[in-house]
Amino acid sequence: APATYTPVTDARLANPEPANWLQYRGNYQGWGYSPLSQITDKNVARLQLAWAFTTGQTEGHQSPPIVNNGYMYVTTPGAQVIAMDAAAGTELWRWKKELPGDLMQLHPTNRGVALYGDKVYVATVDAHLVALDAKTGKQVWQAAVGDPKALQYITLAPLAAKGKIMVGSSGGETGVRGFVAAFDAETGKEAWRTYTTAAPGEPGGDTWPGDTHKNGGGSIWITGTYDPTSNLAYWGTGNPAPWPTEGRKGDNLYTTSAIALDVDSGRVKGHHQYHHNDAWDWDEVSAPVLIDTEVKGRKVKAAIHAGRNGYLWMLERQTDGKIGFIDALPYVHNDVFKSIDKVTGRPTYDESRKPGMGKAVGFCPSLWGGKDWPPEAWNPKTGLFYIPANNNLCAELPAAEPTKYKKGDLYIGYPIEGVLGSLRYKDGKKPGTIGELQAWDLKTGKLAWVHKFDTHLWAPLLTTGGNLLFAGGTNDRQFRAFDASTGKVLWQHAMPSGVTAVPTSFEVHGEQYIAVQAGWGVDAQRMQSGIDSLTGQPHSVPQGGTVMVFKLGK
Ligand SMILES: O=C(O)c1cc(C(=O)O)c2c(n1)C(=O)C(=O)c1cc(C(=O)O)[nH]c1-2
Ligand SMILES: [Ca+2]
Repeated sequence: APATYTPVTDARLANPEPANWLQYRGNYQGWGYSPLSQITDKNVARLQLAWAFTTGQTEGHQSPPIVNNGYMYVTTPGAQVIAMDAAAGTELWRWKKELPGDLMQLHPTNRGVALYGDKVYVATVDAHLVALDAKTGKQVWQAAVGDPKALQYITLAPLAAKGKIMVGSSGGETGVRGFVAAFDAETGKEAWRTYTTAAPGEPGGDTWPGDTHKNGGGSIWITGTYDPTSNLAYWGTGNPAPWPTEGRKGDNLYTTSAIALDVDSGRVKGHHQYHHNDAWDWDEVSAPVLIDTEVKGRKVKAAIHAGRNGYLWMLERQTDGKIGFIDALPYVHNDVFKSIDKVTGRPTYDESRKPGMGKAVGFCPSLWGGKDWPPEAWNPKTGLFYIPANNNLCAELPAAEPTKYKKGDLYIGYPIEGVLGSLRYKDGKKPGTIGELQAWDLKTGKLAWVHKFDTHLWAPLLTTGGNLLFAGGTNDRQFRAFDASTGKVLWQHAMPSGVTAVPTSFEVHGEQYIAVQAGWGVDAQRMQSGIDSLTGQPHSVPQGGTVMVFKLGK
Protein backbone atom coordinates (compact mmCIF):
# COMPACT_ATOMS: atom_id res chain seq x y z
CA ALA A 1 0.00 0.00 0.00
CA PRO A 2 1.11 3.59 -0.42
CA ALA A 3 3.06 5.05 2.50
CA THR A 4 0.53 7.79 3.10
CA TYR A 5 -3.17 7.51 3.77
CA THR A 6 -5.42 10.09 2.07
CA PRO A 7 -7.93 11.46 4.59
CA VAL A 8 -11.60 11.14 3.59
CA THR A 9 -13.30 14.54 3.61
CA ASP A 10 -16.91 15.64 3.13
CA ALA A 11 -15.87 17.04 -0.26
CA ARG A 12 -14.45 13.69 -1.39
CA LEU A 13 -17.52 11.77 -0.19
CA ALA A 14 -19.83 14.22 -1.97
CA ASN A 15 -17.81 14.07 -5.17
CA PRO A 16 -15.88 10.78 -5.12
CA GLU A 17 -12.97 10.23 -7.54
CA PRO A 18 -13.87 7.48 -10.04
CA ALA A 19 -10.73 5.55 -8.99
CA ASN A 20 -12.02 5.01 -5.46
CA TRP A 21 -15.00 3.36 -3.75
CA LEU A 22 -15.18 5.34 -0.52
CA GLN A 23 -18.57 4.28 0.84
CA TYR A 24 -21.20 1.53 0.86
CA ARG A 25 -22.77 2.24 -2.55
CA GLY A 26 -19.91 4.25 -4.05
CA ASN A 27 -21.66 7.59 -3.65
CA TYR A 28 -24.00 9.29 -1.18
CA GLN A 29 -26.90 8.88 -3.61
CA GLY A 30 -26.77 5.10 -3.32
CA TRP A 31 -26.24 4.37 -7.01
CA GLY A 32 -23.88 1.38 -6.89
CA TYR A 33 -22.27 2.93 -9.97
CA SER A 34 -18.59 3.21 -10.89
CA PRO A 35 -17.83 5.67 -13.71
CA LEU A 36 -14.69 3.66 -14.58
CA SER A 37 -14.73 2.45 -18.18
CA GLN A 38 -11.53 0.51 -18.83
CA ILE A 39 -13.44 -2.76 -18.45
CA THR A 40 -16.29 -2.64 -20.96
CA ASP A 41 -18.95 -4.75 -22.64
CA LYS A 42 -16.35 -5.23 -25.45
CA ASN A 43 -13.48 -6.65 -23.37
CA VAL A 44 -15.07 -8.07 -20.19
CA ALA A 45 -14.62 -11.59 -21.59
CA ARG A 46 -10.92 -11.12 -20.71
CA LEU A 47 -11.65 -10.43 -17.03
CA GLN A 48 -9.41 -12.65 -14.85
CA LEU A 49 -8.68 -13.22 -11.20
CA ALA A 50 -6.00 -10.76 -10.00
CA TRP A 51 -5.91 -12.07 -6.41
CA ALA A 52 -8.00 -13.85 -3.81
CA PHE A 53 -7.88 -13.76 -0.01
CA THR A 54 -9.62 -16.10 2.45
CA THR A 55 -11.31 -14.35 5.37
CA GLY A 56 -11.30 -17.31 7.76
CA GLN A 57 -15.02 -16.94 8.45
CA THR A 58 -18.14 -18.84 7.44
CA GLU A 59 -21.69 -17.42 7.16
CA GLY A 60 -22.99 -14.58 5.01
CA HIS A 61 -20.34 -12.21 3.69
CA GLN A 62 -22.07 -9.05 2.51
CA SER A 63 -19.68 -6.12 2.83
CA PRO A 64 -18.33 -4.24 -0.17
CA PRO A 65 -14.55 -3.93 -0.53
CA ILE A 66 -14.17 -0.20 0.26
CA VAL A 67 -11.11 1.35 -1.45
CA ASN A 68 -9.22 4.59 -0.79
CA ASN A 69 -6.07 5.18 -2.88
CA GLY A 70 -4.69 1.66 -2.62
CA TYR A 71 -6.09 0.76 0.82
CA MET A 72 -8.94 -1.78 0.84
CA TYR A 73 -11.23 -2.59 3.78
CA VAL A 74 -13.70 -5.46 4.08
CA THR A 75 -15.72 -6.72 7.01
CA THR A 76 -16.89 -10.26 7.65
CA PRO A 77 -19.35 -11.97 9.97
CA GLY A 78 -17.96 -12.16 13.49
CA ALA A 79 -17.10 -8.44 13.83
CA GLN A 80 -13.89 -8.51 11.80
CA VAL A 81 -12.25 -5.82 9.66
CA ILE A 82 -9.46 -6.76 7.24
CA ALA A 83 -7.30 -4.06 5.64
CA MET A 84 -5.47 -5.02 2.47
CA ASP A 85 -3.28 -3.62 -0.25
CA ALA A 86 -5.91 -3.24 -2.97
CA ALA A 87 -3.56 -4.11 -5.86
CA ALA A 88 -1.38 -6.79 -4.25
CA GLY A 89 -4.01 -8.46 -2.06
CA THR A 90 -1.68 -8.59 0.94
CA GLU A 91 -2.96 -8.10 4.48
CA LEU A 92 -2.04 -4.79 6.14
CA TRP A 93 -3.86 -5.35 9.43
CA ARG A 94 -6.79 -7.17 10.89
CA TRP A 95 -9.10 -6.23 13.74
CA LYS A 96 -11.46 -8.68 15.32
CA LYS A 97 -13.73 -8.12 18.26
CA GLU A 98 -14.08 -10.79 20.93
CA LEU A 99 -17.85 -11.36 21.05
CA PRO A 100 -19.73 -12.72 24.06
CA GLY A 101 -19.83 -16.51 23.62
CA ASP A 102 -23.56 -16.70 24.28
CA LEU A 103 -24.47 -13.87 21.88
CA MET A 104 -27.48 -14.88 19.80
CA GLN A 105 -26.94 -13.77 16.20
CA LEU A 106 -30.21 -13.79 14.31
CA HIS A 107 -28.48 -12.38 11.20
CA PRO A 108 -24.77 -13.23 11.51
CA THR A 109 -23.32 -10.76 9.05
CA ASN A 110 -21.84 -7.29 8.60
CA ARG A 111 -22.31 -4.91 5.67
CA GLY A 112 -19.06 -2.97 5.79
CA VAL A 113 -17.11 0.04 7.02
CA ALA A 114 -17.43 3.78 6.64
CA LEU A 115 -14.33 5.91 6.02
CA TYR A 116 -13.99 9.41 7.42
CA GLY A 117 -10.91 11.51 8.14
CA ASP A 118 -8.07 9.11 8.96
CA LYS A 119 -10.37 6.52 10.53
CA VAL A 120 -12.35 3.42 9.65
CA TYR A 121 -15.71 2.90 11.37
CA VAL A 122 -17.41 -0.44 11.93
CA ALA A 123 -20.60 -1.28 13.80
CA THR A 124 -20.78 -4.69 15.45
CA VAL A 125 -23.31 -7.44 16.03
CA ASP A 126 -23.07 -6.72 19.79
CA ALA A 127 -24.37 -3.18 19.09
CA HIS A 128 -21.19 -1.12 19.36
CA LEU A 129 -19.67 1.46 17.04
CA VAL A 130 -15.88 1.31 16.80
CA ALA A 131 -13.37 3.76 15.31
CA LEU A 132 -10.05 2.37 14.07
CA ASP A 133 -6.94 4.08 12.76
CA ALA A 134 -7.11 3.54 8.97
CA LYS A 135 -3.36 2.94 8.62
CA THR A 136 -2.70 0.73 11.62
CA GLY A 137 -6.04 -0.73 12.65
CA LYS A 138 -5.51 0.47 16.21
CA GLN A 139 -8.75 1.11 18.07
CA VAL A 140 -9.33 4.83 18.72
CA TRP A 141 -12.70 4.71 20.45
CA GLN A 142 -15.68 2.49 21.01
CA ALA A 143 -19.26 3.55 21.81
CA ALA A 144 -22.17 1.45 23.03
CA VAL A 145 -25.04 2.02 20.59
CA GLY A 146 -27.53 -0.45 22.01
CA ASP A 147 -27.96 -3.27 24.48
CA PRO A 148 -26.96 -6.68 23.13
CA LYS A 149 -28.76 -8.30 26.11
CA ALA A 150 -32.00 -6.81 24.73
CA LEU A 151 -31.00 -8.40 21.38
CA GLN A 152 -30.16 -5.12 19.74
CA TYR A 153 -27.57 -5.89 17.09
CA ILE A 154 -26.00 -4.03 14.20
CA THR A 155 -25.41 -5.38 10.71
CA LEU A 156 -25.27 -2.21 8.59
CA ALA A 157 -22.33 -0.13 7.39
CA PRO A 158 -22.25 3.30 9.08
CA LEU A 159 -22.97 6.52 7.15
CA ALA A 160 -20.40 9.34 7.55
CA ALA A 161 -21.27 12.99 6.88
CA LYS A 162 -20.49 16.40 8.38
CA GLY A 163 -18.42 15.14 11.29
CA LYS A 164 -20.98 12.52 12.27
CA ILE A 165 -21.08 8.74 12.03
CA MET A 166 -24.67 7.49 11.78
CA VAL A 167 -25.90 3.98 12.54
CA GLY A 168 -29.10 2.18 13.44
CA SER A 169 -29.87 -1.10 15.15
CA SER A 170 -31.51 -4.29 13.96
CA GLY A 171 -34.17 -6.00 16.04
CA GLY A 172 -37.54 -6.03 14.24
CA GLU A 173 -37.81 -9.63 15.36
CA THR A 174 -36.62 -8.94 18.91
CA GLY A 175 -38.83 -5.99 19.88
CA VAL A 176 -36.37 -3.10 19.69
CA ARG A 177 -37.57 0.45 19.26
CA GLY A 178 -35.87 1.39 15.99
CA PHE A 179 -33.60 4.43 15.78
CA VAL A 180 -30.90 6.26 13.88
CA ALA A 181 -28.12 7.56 16.15
CA ALA A 182 -25.27 9.93 15.26
CA PHE A 183 -21.87 9.95 16.93
CA ASP A 184 -19.11 12.54 16.79
CA ALA A 185 -16.49 11.16 14.37
CA GLU A 186 -13.58 12.34 16.53
CA THR A 187 -14.73 11.59 20.06
CA GLY A 188 -17.42 8.93 19.74
CA LYS A 189 -19.82 11.07 21.79
CA GLU A 190 -23.48 10.60 20.87
CA ALA A 191 -24.85 13.72 19.15
CA TRP A 192 -28.49 12.72 18.62
CA ARG A 193 -30.81 9.75 18.48
CA THR A 194 -34.05 9.72 16.53
CA TYR A 195 -36.56 6.94 17.10
CA THR A 196 -38.44 5.51 14.16
CA THR A 197 -41.57 4.76 16.18
CA ALA A 198 -43.51 7.80 17.35
CA ALA A 199 -44.36 8.23 21.04
CA PRO A 200 -47.72 9.64 22.23
CA GLY A 201 -47.74 13.42 21.75
CA GLU A 202 -45.24 13.32 18.88
CA PRO A 203 -46.38 13.56 15.25
CA GLY A 204 -47.56 10.04 14.37
CA GLY A 205 -47.86 9.10 18.05
CA ASP A 206 -51.56 8.34 17.59
CA THR A 207 -50.74 5.53 15.12
CA TRP A 208 -49.79 3.21 18.03
CA PRO A 209 -52.13 2.05 20.80
CA GLY A 210 -50.89 2.51 24.37
CA ASP A 211 -47.14 2.12 24.66
CA THR A 212 -46.82 -0.44 21.85
CA HIS A 213 -44.35 1.90 20.09
CA LYS A 214 -41.80 1.05 22.80
CA ASN A 215 -41.14 -2.41 21.37
CA GLY A 216 -42.57 -1.57 17.97
CA GLY A 217 -39.62 -2.42 15.70
CA GLY A 218 -39.01 -0.15 12.70
CA SER A 219 -35.37 -1.13 12.93
CA ILE A 220 -32.66 0.39 10.73
CA TRP A 221 -30.30 -2.16 9.18
CA ILE A 222 -29.24 -0.77 5.81
CA THR A 223 -27.07 2.34 5.29
CA GLY A 224 -28.92 5.57 4.52
CA THR A 225 -28.41 7.75 1.47
CA TYR A 226 -27.54 11.44 1.79
CA ASP A 227 -28.17 14.67 -0.10
CA PRO A 228 -25.34 17.11 0.80
CA THR A 229 -27.27 20.06 -0.68
CA SER A 230 -30.20 19.73 1.71
CA ASN A 231 -28.14 18.03 4.45
CA LEU A 232 -30.82 15.35 4.66
CA ALA A 233 -30.11 11.65 5.17
CA TYR A 234 -32.70 9.24 3.80
CA TRP A 235 -33.24 5.96 5.65
CA GLY A 236 -35.52 3.00 5.09
CA THR A 237 -37.21 1.50 8.16
CA GLY A 238 -38.03 -2.10 9.03
CA ASN A 239 -41.13 -4.04 9.98
CA PRO A 240 -43.20 -3.27 13.07
CA ALA A 241 -43.05 -5.72 15.97
CA PRO A 242 -44.48 -8.17 16.72
CA TRP A 243 -45.62 -9.37 13.28
CA PRO A 244 -49.32 -10.04 14.07
CA THR A 245 -51.15 -6.71 13.95
CA GLU A 246 -53.94 -7.39 16.46
CA GLY A 247 -52.18 -5.64 19.35
CA ARG A 248 -51.01 -2.59 17.36
CA LYS A 249 -53.92 -1.36 15.27
CA GLY A 250 -53.00 1.81 13.38
CA ASP A 251 -50.47 2.86 10.76
CA ASN A 252 -47.48 2.41 13.12
CA LEU A 253 -45.44 5.39 11.92
CA TYR A 254 -42.60 5.40 10.88
CA THR A 255 -42.22 1.66 10.28
CA THR A 256 -41.89 0.35 6.67
CA SER A 257 -41.19 3.90 5.53
CA ALA A 258 -38.61 6.21 4.03
CA ILE A 259 -37.65 9.00 6.44
CA ALA A 260 -35.62 12.17 5.81
CA LEU A 261 -33.47 13.26 8.77
CA ASP A 262 -31.59 16.53 9.16
CA VAL A 263 -28.00 15.45 9.79
CA ASP A 264 -27.22 18.33 12.20
CA SER A 265 -30.20 17.81 14.49
CA GLY A 266 -31.58 14.36 13.68
CA ARG A 267 -35.02 15.91 13.22
CA VAL A 268 -37.51 14.06 10.96
CA LYS A 269 -38.18 16.43 8.05
CA GLY A 270 -40.31 14.14 5.94
CA HIS A 271 -41.52 10.61 5.50
CA HIS A 272 -43.36 8.30 3.17
CA GLN A 273 -44.85 5.09 4.50
CA TYR A 274 -44.76 2.47 1.74
CA HIS A 275 -47.40 0.32 3.43
CA HIS A 276 -49.11 0.81 6.79
CA ASN A 277 -49.61 -1.65 9.66
CA ASP A 278 -47.30 -4.26 8.11
CA ALA A 279 -48.15 -7.91 8.83
CA TRP A 280 -45.75 -9.58 6.39
CA ASP A 281 -42.21 -8.76 7.68
CA TRP A 282 -41.77 -6.58 4.62
CA ASP A 283 -38.98 -4.40 6.07
CA GLU A 284 -38.52 -1.42 3.75
CA VAL A 285 -34.96 -0.87 4.93
CA SER A 286 -33.23 -0.26 1.62
CA ALA A 287 -32.67 3.49 1.55
CA PRO A 288 -34.26 5.28 -1.39
CA VAL A 289 -31.79 5.85 -4.24
CA LEU A 290 -31.41 9.58 -4.93
CA ILE A 291 -31.65 10.33 -8.64
CA ASP A 292 -32.24 13.64 -10.43
CA THR A 293 -34.07 12.50 -13.53
CA GLU A 294 -37.23 12.69 -15.57
CA VAL A 295 -40.12 10.64 -14.20
CA LYS A 296 -43.53 10.68 -15.92
CA GLY A 297 -42.49 13.61 -18.12
CA ARG A 298 -41.25 15.81 -15.27
CA LYS A 299 -37.71 16.59 -14.11
CA VAL A 300 -37.62 15.67 -10.44
CA LYS A 301 -35.28 15.09 -7.53
CA ALA A 302 -36.44 11.53 -7.26
CA ALA A 303 -36.06 8.95 -4.49
CA ILE A 304 -36.47 5.46 -5.96
CA HIS A 305 -37.02 2.27 -3.96
CA ALA A 306 -37.69 -1.30 -5.01
CA GLY A 307 -39.91 -2.31 -2.10
CA ARG A 308 -39.83 -5.61 -0.30
CA ASN A 309 -43.61 -5.34 -0.83
CA GLY A 310 -43.00 -5.93 -4.55
CA TYR A 311 -43.66 -2.40 -5.85
CA LEU A 312 -41.19 0.01 -7.43
CA TRP A 313 -41.72 3.29 -5.57
CA MET A 314 -41.05 6.59 -7.28
CA LEU A 315 -40.93 9.38 -4.74
CA GLU A 316 -39.96 13.04 -4.85
CA ARG A 317 -37.57 14.88 -2.53
CA GLN A 318 -39.33 18.19 -2.02
CA THR A 319 -37.47 21.37 -1.02
CA ASP A 320 -38.91 21.46 2.52
CA GLY A 321 -37.67 17.93 3.23
CA LYS A 322 -41.08 16.38 2.68
CA ILE A 323 -41.23 13.24 0.58
CA GLY A 324 -43.88 13.27 -2.15
CA PHE A 325 -45.45 10.33 -3.97
CA ILE A 326 -45.17 10.08 -7.76
CA ASP A 327 -45.97 6.50 -8.73
CA ALA A 328 -45.73 2.84 -7.70
CA LEU A 329 -45.40 -0.03 -10.17
CA PRO A 330 -45.60 -3.72 -9.30
CA TYR A 331 -42.34 -5.45 -10.29
CA VAL A 332 -43.30 -8.89 -8.92
CA HIS A 333 -46.61 -10.58 -8.14
CA ASN A 334 -48.32 -9.06 -5.07
CA ASP A 335 -51.76 -10.39 -4.12
CA VAL A 336 -52.18 -8.26 -0.98
CA PHE A 337 -52.53 -4.75 -2.41
CA LYS A 338 -55.92 -4.17 -4.05
CA SER A 339 -55.20 -0.62 -5.18
CA ILE A 340 -52.82 2.27 -4.59
CA ASP A 341 -54.11 5.80 -4.07
CA LYS A 342 -52.92 7.91 -7.02
CA VAL A 343 -52.28 10.98 -4.87
CA THR A 344 -50.92 9.61 -1.59
CA GLY A 345 -49.56 6.21 -2.66
CA ARG A 346 -51.43 4.52 0.19
CA PRO A 347 -52.32 0.91 -0.64
CA THR A 348 -55.60 -0.79 0.27
CA TYR A 349 -55.35 -4.42 1.39
CA ASP A 350 -57.15 -7.63 0.66
CA GLU A 351 -57.75 -8.30 4.37
CA SER A 352 -58.01 -12.04 3.74
CA ARG A 353 -54.29 -11.96 2.88
CA LYS A 354 -53.27 -10.42 6.18
CA PRO A 355 -51.83 -13.06 8.54
CA GLY A 356 -52.54 -12.92 12.27
CA MET A 357 -54.46 -14.66 15.03
CA GLY A 358 -56.88 -17.51 14.44
CA LYS A 359 -55.91 -18.94 11.07
CA ALA A 360 -53.10 -19.69 8.66
CA VAL A 361 -52.88 -17.14 5.83
CA GLY A 362 -51.07 -17.17 2.49
CA PHE A 363 -49.77 -14.11 0.64
CA CYS A 364 -47.41 -13.01 -2.14
CA PRO A 365 -44.62 -12.02 -2.29
CA SER A 366 -43.05 -14.11 0.48
CA LEU A 367 -41.68 -12.82 3.80
CA TRP A 368 -38.42 -12.12 1.94
CA GLY A 369 -40.32 -9.91 -0.46
CA GLY A 370 -39.87 -9.02 -4.11
CA LYS A 371 -36.40 -8.00 -2.99
CA ASP A 372 -34.83 -8.32 0.45
CA TRP A 373 -31.81 -6.18 1.40
CA PRO A 374 -29.53 -6.66 -1.69
CA PRO A 375 -29.17 -3.17 -3.14
CA GLU A 376 -30.47 -1.97 -6.49
CA ALA A 377 -28.29 0.08 -8.85
CA TRP A 378 -28.66 3.12 -11.10
CA ASN A 379 -26.58 3.75 -14.20
CA PRO A 380 -26.76 7.37 -15.40
CA LYS A 381 -25.37 6.36 -18.83
CA THR A 382 -28.01 3.74 -19.63
CA GLY A 383 -30.71 5.57 -17.67
CA LEU A 384 -31.74 2.22 -16.25
CA PHE A 385 -32.57 1.25 -12.67
CA TYR A 386 -31.66 -2.36 -11.86
CA ILE A 387 -33.53 -4.59 -9.39
CA PRO A 388 -32.43 -8.04 -8.13
CA ALA A 389 -35.92 -9.53 -7.73
CA ASN A 390 -37.55 -12.81 -6.75
CA ASN A 391 -40.89 -13.58 -8.37
CA ASN A 392 -43.41 -16.42 -8.11
CA LEU A 393 -42.59 -17.04 -4.44
CA CYS A 394 -45.23 -16.63 -1.76
CA ALA A 395 -45.59 -17.55 1.90
CA GLU A 396 -48.02 -19.05 4.34
CA LEU A 397 -47.81 -18.16 8.00
CA PRO A 398 -49.56 -20.37 10.59
CA ALA A 399 -52.04 -18.90 13.06
CA ALA A 400 -50.23 -16.39 15.25
CA GLU A 401 -49.55 -17.22 18.87
CA PRO A 402 -50.17 -14.78 21.72
CA THR A 403 -46.88 -13.01 22.48
CA LYS A 404 -45.57 -10.73 25.20
CA TYR A 405 -42.36 -8.73 25.03
CA LYS A 406 -39.60 -10.25 27.14
CA LYS A 407 -36.12 -8.76 27.06
CA GLY A 408 -33.68 -11.17 25.44
CA ASP A 409 -36.34 -13.24 23.65
CA LEU A 410 -37.58 -13.27 20.10
CA TYR A 411 -40.69 -11.10 19.67
CA ILE A 412 -42.16 -12.36 16.42
CA GLY A 413 -45.58 -13.78 17.24
CA TYR A 414 -45.15 -16.95 15.20
CA PRO A 415 -43.28 -20.14 16.05
CA ILE A 416 -39.85 -19.94 14.39
CA GLU A 417 -40.48 -23.22 12.49
CA GLY A 418 -43.56 -21.55 11.00
CA VAL A 419 -41.45 -18.62 9.86
CA LEU A 420 -38.61 -20.68 8.40
CA GLY A 421 -41.09 -23.10 6.80
CA SER A 422 -43.36 -20.42 5.35
CA LEU A 423 -42.14 -20.38 1.75
CA ARG A 424 -44.63 -21.48 -0.94
CA TYR A 425 -44.68 -21.46 -4.72
CA LYS A 426 -47.21 -19.16 -6.35
CA ASP A 427 -50.35 -21.24 -7.19
CA GLY A 428 -48.71 -24.20 -5.44
CA LYS A 429 -46.66 -25.37 -8.40
CA LYS A 430 -42.98 -25.10 -9.22
CA PRO A 431 -42.51 -21.99 -11.35
CA GLY A 432 -40.34 -21.96 -14.48
CA THR A 433 -38.23 -19.14 -13.07
CA ILE A 434 -37.81 -17.35 -9.74
CA GLY A 435 -34.89 -14.89 -9.82
CA GLU A 436 -35.30 -11.88 -12.09
CA LEU A 437 -32.60 -9.34 -12.79
CA GLN A 438 -34.73 -6.43 -13.99
CA ALA A 439 -33.80 -3.15 -15.72
CA TRP A 440 -36.36 -0.34 -15.52
CA ASP A 441 -36.51 2.81 -17.62
CA LEU A 442 -37.55 5.46 -15.08
CA LYS A 443 -38.61 7.94 -17.79
CA THR A 444 -41.21 5.62 -19.28
CA GLY A 445 -41.89 3.49 -16.21
CA LYS A 446 -41.35 0.41 -18.38
CA LEU A 447 -39.28 -2.72 -17.95
CA ALA A 448 -36.40 -2.40 -20.46
CA TRP A 449 -35.10 -5.95 -20.04
CA VAL A 450 -35.18 -8.86 -17.63
CA HIS A 451 -32.85 -11.83 -17.20
CA LYS A 452 -34.62 -14.77 -15.54
CA PHE A 453 -33.04 -17.51 -13.42
CA ASP A 454 -34.58 -20.84 -12.47
CA THR A 455 -33.13 -20.37 -8.95
CA HIS A 456 -33.65 -17.56 -6.48
CA LEU A 457 -31.51 -14.44 -6.77
CA TRP A 458 -29.82 -12.75 -3.78
CA ALA A 459 -27.63 -10.31 -5.66
CA PRO A 460 -26.33 -6.91 -4.59
CA LEU A 461 -25.60 -5.01 -7.82
CA LEU A 462 -22.74 -3.00 -9.31
CA THR A 463 -23.06 -1.12 -12.59
CA THR A 464 -20.23 0.69 -14.42
CA GLY A 465 -19.37 3.30 -17.02
CA GLY A 466 -18.27 0.42 -19.27
CA ASN A 467 -21.93 -0.54 -19.87
CA LEU A 468 -21.73 -3.43 -17.42
CA LEU A 469 -23.86 -4.80 -14.61
CA PHE A 470 -22.28 -7.26 -12.15
CA ALA A 471 -24.31 -9.71 -10.06
CA GLY A 472 -23.79 -12.92 -8.08
CA GLY A 473 -26.60 -14.20 -5.88
CA THR A 474 -27.29 -17.63 -7.39
CA ASN A 475 -26.68 -21.00 -5.71
CA ASP A 476 -24.38 -22.16 -8.54
CA ARG A 477 -21.63 -19.84 -7.15
CA GLN A 478 -21.38 -17.90 -10.41
CA PHE A 479 -20.48 -14.21 -10.49
CA ARG A 480 -21.65 -12.64 -13.75
CA ALA A 481 -21.25 -9.55 -15.90
CA PHE A 482 -24.26 -8.45 -17.98
CA ASP A 483 -24.51 -5.95 -20.80
CA ALA A 484 -26.14 -3.09 -18.87
CA SER A 485 -28.18 -2.01 -21.92
CA THR A 486 -29.47 -5.39 -23.07
CA GLY A 487 -29.08 -7.87 -20.18
CA LYS A 488 -26.94 -10.26 -22.22
CA VAL A 489 -24.53 -12.37 -20.09
CA LEU A 490 -21.00 -11.40 -21.21
CA TRP A 491 -18.81 -13.13 -18.61
CA GLN A 492 -19.06 -15.42 -15.63
CA HIS A 493 -16.69 -16.88 -13.08
CA ALA A 494 -17.20 -19.74 -10.60
CA MET A 495 -16.49 -18.51 -7.07
CA PRO A 496 -15.41 -20.52 -4.00
CA SER A 497 -18.86 -19.92 -2.44
CA GLY A 498 -22.11 -18.24 -3.43
CA VAL A 499 -21.89 -14.45 -3.72
CA THR A 500 -24.28 -12.33 -1.63
CA ALA A 501 -21.91 -9.41 -1.05
CA VAL A 502 -21.89 -5.94 -2.55
CA PRO A 503 -19.45 -5.71 -5.51
CA THR A 504 -17.31 -2.62 -6.10
CA SER A 505 -14.90 -1.24 -8.69
CA PHE A 506 -11.73 0.82 -8.27
CA GLU A 507 -8.48 1.73 -9.99
CA VAL A 508 -4.86 1.44 -8.82
CA HIS A 509 -1.79 2.32 -10.97
CA GLY A 510 -4.03 2.92 -13.98
CA GLU A 511 -5.73 -0.49 -13.85
CA GLN A 512 -9.44 -1.02 -13.17
CA TYR A 513 -10.47 -3.79 -10.78
CA ILE A 514 -13.77 -5.47 -9.91
CA ALA A 515 -13.95 -6.72 -6.31
CA VAL A 516 -16.48 -8.77 -4.38
CA GLN A 517 -16.57 -11.20 -1.45
CA ALA A 518 -17.84 -14.73 -1.90
CA GLY A 519 -19.43 -16.27 1.21
CA TRP A 520 -22.99 -17.62 1.20
CA GLY A 521 -25.23 -17.56 4.26
CA VAL A 522 -27.92 -15.81 6.32
CA ASP A 523 -31.29 -15.47 4.54
CA ALA A 524 -30.03 -16.38 1.06
CA GLN A 525 -29.46 -19.81 2.65
CA ARG A 526 -32.73 -19.73 4.63
CA MET A 527 -34.60 -19.10 1.37
CA GLN A 528 -32.60 -21.93 -0.22
CA SER A 529 -33.69 -24.24 2.61
CA GLY A 530 -37.28 -23.12 2.07
CA ILE A 531 -37.06 -23.98 -1.63
CA ASP A 532 -35.31 -27.27 -0.82
CA SER A 533 -38.22 -28.34 1.37
CA LEU A 534 -40.64 -27.55 -1.50
CA THR A 535 -38.63 -29.54 -4.06
CA GLY A 536 -37.57 -32.26 -1.59
CA GLN A 537 -34.05 -31.94 -3.01
CA PRO A 538 -31.44 -30.50 -0.66
CA HIS A 539 -29.10 -28.14 -2.45
CA SER A 540 -25.82 -27.48 -0.73
CA VAL A 541 -23.93 -24.27 -1.37
CA PRO A 542 -20.39 -24.32 0.06
CA GLN A 543 -19.64 -21.76 2.77
CA GLY A 544 -16.56 -19.74 3.62
CA GLY A 545 -15.49 -16.19 2.82
CA THR A 546 -13.03 -15.11 0.12
CA VAL A 547 -12.25 -11.64 -1.21
CA MET A 548 -12.11 -12.02 -5.00
CA VAL A 549 -10.52 -9.30 -7.14
CA PHE A 550 -10.51 -9.24 -10.96
CA LYS A 551 -8.78 -7.28 -13.71
CA LEU A 552 -8.35 -7.57 -17.46
CA GLY A 553 -5.91 -10.19 -18.73
CA LYS A 554 -3.59 -9.37 -21.59
O1 LIG B 1 -36.12 -6.58 11.47
C1 LIG B 1 -34.88 -6.57 11.57
O2 LIG B 1 -34.27 -5.89 12.43
C2 LIG B 1 -34.10 -7.35 10.58
C3 LIG B 1 -32.70 -7.31 10.55
C4 LIG B 1 -31.99 -8.03 9.56
C5 LIG B 1 -30.50 -7.83 9.59
O3 LIG B 1 -30.02 -7.03 10.43
O4 LIG B 1 -29.75 -8.40 8.82
C6 LIG B 1 -32.75 -8.80 8.62
C7 LIG B 1 -34.17 -8.76 8.73
N1 LIG B 1 -34.80 -8.07 9.69
C8 LIG B 1 -35.03 -9.45 7.81
O5 LIG B 1 -36.27 -9.39 7.93
C9 LIG B 1 -34.45 -10.18 6.73
O6 LIG B 1 -35.17 -10.75 5.88
C10 LIG B 1 -33.03 -10.26 6.65
C11 LIG B 1 -32.21 -10.93 5.74
C12 LIG B 1 -30.93 -10.69 6.14
C13 LIG B 1 -29.67 -11.18 5.54
O7 LIG B 1 -28.61 -10.75 6.01
O8 LIG B 1 -29.73 -11.99 4.58
N2 LIG B 1 -30.94 -9.88 7.24
C14 LIG B 1 -32.22 -9.60 7.57
CA1 LIG C 1 -37.32 -8.02 9.79
